[in-house]
Amino acid sequence: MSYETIDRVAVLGAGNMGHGITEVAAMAGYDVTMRDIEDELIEEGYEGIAWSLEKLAEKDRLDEPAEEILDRIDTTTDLEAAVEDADLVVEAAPENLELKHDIFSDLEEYTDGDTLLATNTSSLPITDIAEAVDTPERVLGLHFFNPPVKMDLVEVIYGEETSDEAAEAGHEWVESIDKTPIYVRKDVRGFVVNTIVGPFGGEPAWMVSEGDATIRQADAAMVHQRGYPMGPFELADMTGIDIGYHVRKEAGDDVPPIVEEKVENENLGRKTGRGYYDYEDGETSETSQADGDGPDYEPGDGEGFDTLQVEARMVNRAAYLVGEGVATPEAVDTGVQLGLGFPEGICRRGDKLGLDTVLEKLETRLEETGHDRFEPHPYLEELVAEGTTGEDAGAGFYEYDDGDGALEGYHYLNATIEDRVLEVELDRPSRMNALSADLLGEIDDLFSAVDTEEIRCATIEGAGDRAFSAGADITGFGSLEPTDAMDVTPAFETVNDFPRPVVAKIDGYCLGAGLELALACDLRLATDRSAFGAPEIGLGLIPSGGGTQRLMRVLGETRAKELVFRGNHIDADRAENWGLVNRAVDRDDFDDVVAEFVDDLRNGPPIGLEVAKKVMNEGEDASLEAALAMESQGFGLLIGTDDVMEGTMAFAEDREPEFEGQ
Ligand SMILES: C/C=C/C(=O)SCCNC(=O)CCNC(=O)[C@H](O)C(C)(C)COP(=O)(O)OP(=O)(O)OC[C@H]1O[C@@H](n2cnc3c(N)ncnc32)[C@H](O)[C@@H]1OP(=O)(O)O
Repeated sequence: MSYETIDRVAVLGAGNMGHGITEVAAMAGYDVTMRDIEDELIEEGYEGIAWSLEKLAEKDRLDEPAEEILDRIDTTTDLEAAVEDADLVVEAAPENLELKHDIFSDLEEYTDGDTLLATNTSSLPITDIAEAVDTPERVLGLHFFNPPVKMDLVEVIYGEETSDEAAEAGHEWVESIDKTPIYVRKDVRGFVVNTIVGPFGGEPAWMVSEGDATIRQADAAMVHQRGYPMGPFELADMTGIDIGYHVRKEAGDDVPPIVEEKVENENLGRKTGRGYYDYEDGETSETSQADGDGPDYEPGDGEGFDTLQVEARMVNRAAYLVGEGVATPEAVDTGVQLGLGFPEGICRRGDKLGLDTVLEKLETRLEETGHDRFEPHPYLEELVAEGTTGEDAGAGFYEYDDGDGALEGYHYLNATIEDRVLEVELDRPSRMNALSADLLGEIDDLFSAVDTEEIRCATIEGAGDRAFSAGADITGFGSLEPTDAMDVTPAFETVNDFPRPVVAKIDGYCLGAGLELALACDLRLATDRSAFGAPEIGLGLIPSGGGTQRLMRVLGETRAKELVFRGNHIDADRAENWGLVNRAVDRDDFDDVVAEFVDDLRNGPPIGLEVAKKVMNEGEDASLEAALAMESQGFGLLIGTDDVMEGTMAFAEDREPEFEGQ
C-alpha cells in the first residue's frame, strides 16, 4: 500500500496532547480538523492553541500571523466528518483500550485504506489498538511529548503488523512538521524514552527505601553532579507519584516501598500539595526553597550518592533496547536528550563510563541484593565479552574515531567536507547548541585532527533554527571543579590557530561561550535576527573562553566593557555597526552572502591565507616593530611559491588564478 502525500490531518482529542498536536501540524502548514466529543472540550482546546500561538508571536517565533495558522484549523464533534477526507488521523484520546478500540473500528468504517492511522498512546501497545481494524498494517504509534509545541521528539512506533511504508510515511510527516522522529521498531512497553526513565526514578526510590540514600542526596547528586535537568524525586512530584506507581503495577514490577507509602497516604506530589517534598498550595514557589516550598536540596547534599548505580541500570535498559532491535543507539540517545532533557545520550554515557564498569556494578549489586532489577542484559554482557567496552576501547554502543583525522565518530557536532570546505555544525539544538565539555572536546579534536591539505576554509554554524550557540552548557556548572572550569579555552585556541580561515555562520543567539567561539573564528556573518551578548556576569561569572580579551581587541574597551559588564544582548545591526560581525544580512540573503565569502576563501591562495592569518593573529600581541618584521618575513616566504607565480601570470593573462597551495 502506498500513502499519498499527506495534506489533511485529523486529530482526535482536544486535550493537552490533542490540541498541541493540532497546533504544531497547523503551524507546519497542514489543514487540520480537531475533533472531540463535546463542544466545551473543543472550545477549551482551541483556546489553548490561540493562547499558545499568541505567546509564540510575542517571542517572535512564528513565521506568519497567528490568525493564518488558526484559519487552517477546523473543529467538530462529528467523527466521520473529521476523518473522511483526512490523509492522516492522529488519535489522542484518553488511555483506555476499549475507548481506542471503538474509535479505531469507526476509523475503519469512515476512512479509506490509504489513510494513515496513528495513535499518540504512551502506555498501550500499538498492536492491541490495531486489533480493532482489518488493516493493522496502516496503524502506527506517533508518540508526542508534552507539550508538543515545545518538545521536539516524536517516537514513531511499529505495532506487530505495521508496514514499513506506514512507518516511513509517519516518520516523514513528523519531519515535515519540524519535529525529530525516532523509530521504535518493536512494540515494547514504555517504547524508548519511558523504558529509560524507569530506573532514573525507580532506582533512587529503591535506594532510599533500602536506607542507602536520602531524597535530597539523590536529587542533588543527579542534578549537580551529573547534570540531569531535575532530580528523580523532584520529577516524580511534578509528574505525579501515582503515575509511576501504576506503570510499575501494570508491568507487574515490584514497587519500591517509599512509592507504595506515598500512594497509600495520597501524597502524590505537587498536585496534592505533598509528595517527596512539601508544596505551598500544591505549587512550588520559584523564589523560596525553604521547607514547605518544594525541592530544597543544595549542591553539596549529593555527596556520597552512588550515581553509577542509577546510570548502570539505565545503560542496562539501553542495552536491552539496542540488543533486542527496538532502537539504534542513536535513536535511544536522541530520545533521552529530546524527550527527557538528559545532558547526553545514555548509550554515550555508558560508553564513557565503560561498559565493563557498568556490568561490574550490576553484577555486584545483583550478588548483594539478589534483586532481578540488576540482571544484566545479554547484549551488555556480549559487548563486554567482545572487548567493546566503550570509548576507551574504541567501540561500545558506538564506534569511536581513532584520531586519524576522519570526520566520523562525533556525537555533538557534524562535520563534512564539501568542495574543499570543512562544514561544521554544532548539533545540540534542544539546548540551543550550548557548549558542553564534550562538545568543546569534539571541536578541539576535529580542528586538531582534520587534514588541512584537503580543505581551503572552514565554516561553523549551529543546528536548528534558534541559535549559533547560547553559550557554555549551564547545566553542568554545579558540578564543575575550578580546575575543570579553567579548561574551556583549548577548543577556542585550536580554532583561532587553525591554519585555514574559519567563518562563523550565525543565525540566532550567539551568547557567552558561543560568542567566544565566534570570536575565535576569523570572519563572522550573521542574519539580521541574531542576538549577541556576554551574559556571564548575570551568573556571577566572567567570560573565560577568551571573551574579555578578544572583545577588547575587536571592539575596543568602551564597547567591550559594555557587553561584559551589562551582560545585555545587542542585535545584529548594532553588532555590524560595532564591527563585531562582518555582515548582518536579511535571513533570505544569508546563504548567498556566506557563499560569496566562502568562494573567495576557497579559491584564494591557501599558503597566502595561512600566512596572512598567522601574521595578523600573532602581530596583534607584538610590538609594531616585531609585527612588521613578521609581516616582511611572511611576504618573503610567499614570494618564492608557485601560487605567487600563478597569481601574477593569471593577472597578466587576465584570467582567474588557480592556486594549488604550492
Ligand atoms: C565561559 C562561558 C560561560 C558561558 O557561556 S555561561 C552561559 C551564557 N549563556 C547564557 O546565559 C544564555 C542562557 N540561555 C538563555 O538566556 C535563553 O535560553 C535564551 C535567551 C538563549 C533563549 O530563551 P528562550 O527562547 O526562552 O528559550 P529557553 O527555553 O530558555 O531555551 C531552550 C532550551 O535551551 C536550553 N538552554 C539555553 N541556553 C542554555 C545554556 N547556556 N546551557 C544549557 N541549556 C541551555 C534551555 O535550558 C532550554 O532547555 P529546556 O527546553 O530543556 O528547558
